Amino acid sequence: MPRADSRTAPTRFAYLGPEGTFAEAALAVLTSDADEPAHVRAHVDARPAPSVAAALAAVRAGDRDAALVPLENSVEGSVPATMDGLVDGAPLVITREVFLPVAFVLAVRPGTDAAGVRSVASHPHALAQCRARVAELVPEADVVPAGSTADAARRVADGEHDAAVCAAIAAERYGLVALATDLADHPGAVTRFVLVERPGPLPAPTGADKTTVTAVVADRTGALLDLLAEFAVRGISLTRIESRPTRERLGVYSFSIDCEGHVADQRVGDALAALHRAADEVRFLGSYPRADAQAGKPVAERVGDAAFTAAEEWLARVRAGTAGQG
Ligand SMILES: O=C(O)C(=O)C[C@]1(C(=O)O)C=C[C@@H](O)C=C1
Repeated sequence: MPRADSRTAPTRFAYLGPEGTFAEAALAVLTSDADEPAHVRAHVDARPAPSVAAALAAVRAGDRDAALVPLENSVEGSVPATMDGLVDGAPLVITREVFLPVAFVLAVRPGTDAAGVRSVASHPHALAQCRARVAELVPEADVVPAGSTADAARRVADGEHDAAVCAAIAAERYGLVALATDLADHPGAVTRFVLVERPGPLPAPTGADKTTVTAVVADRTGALLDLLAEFAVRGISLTRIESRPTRERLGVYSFSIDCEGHVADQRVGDALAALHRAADEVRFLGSYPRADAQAGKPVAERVGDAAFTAAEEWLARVRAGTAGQG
């Protein structure tokens, strides 16, 4: 998918590190895309960050052009550190998305057998995806959270833990061997990563886009229905919606929404403007090309851009006193 926007393509990237994470693999998919500008492919400067928060902070501070961070997983759901990191602090926008199939191994130092594994470390999302298999393979082991799957592998290599749930590539990178492969309880898991940049010119509409927005609504009857109605009446399909606590008080939620279309599309822009009226707080988190390049659900004629243009022209005529019908 070509990067069809007018902003300068980023070359200085941050990703959830250390080397060997799925985030690094996802970044490699994105930057090796044959459609990326040659100068990006030639000058990729990718630097690992110790956490999602640190990767986003490096972009906010201008030390990095863009961060590649996990947003959601097909088995375990959203990644809270990313969800919250995008809404706390200075505005950031998503400019690309990447879907990466994830498969895990149980990595140990050479010579360790299952009986010798007393602790298993990994990213909480990875541990959650392999819970049953890990319990079956090493039932006595303590399960310990790590900053990432590769961080866990590095800690095993350092002798801090006995096993890591990580990518095969991380096991290799840190001199470990796989005690078991295909560890996931649900094979075929996919993680969705997003590239996040400081606000600037938006990626140009491609005809197969997604828009991400968060909206905070107060605790009142029908508030969520009001938000959803703004999309439904304009024929806009949502591809994800979930609530996160605002962390201010119980009962006030932030809804994180992905919808089909680009803010430059009349119906999507109109829906976001209506959301601004309906919600207490709205944060635009980007319009960007869909990784699958699928055009999404067909748009009904009555909510197509042509219908909006015709309606605006009609209203202008009414206001000018030149027509009342059309
Ligand atoms: O730890 C990594 O390797 C990551 O890139 C993070 C992450 C996640 O946050 O979900 C990414 C994919 C896997 O689902 C497990 C961990």
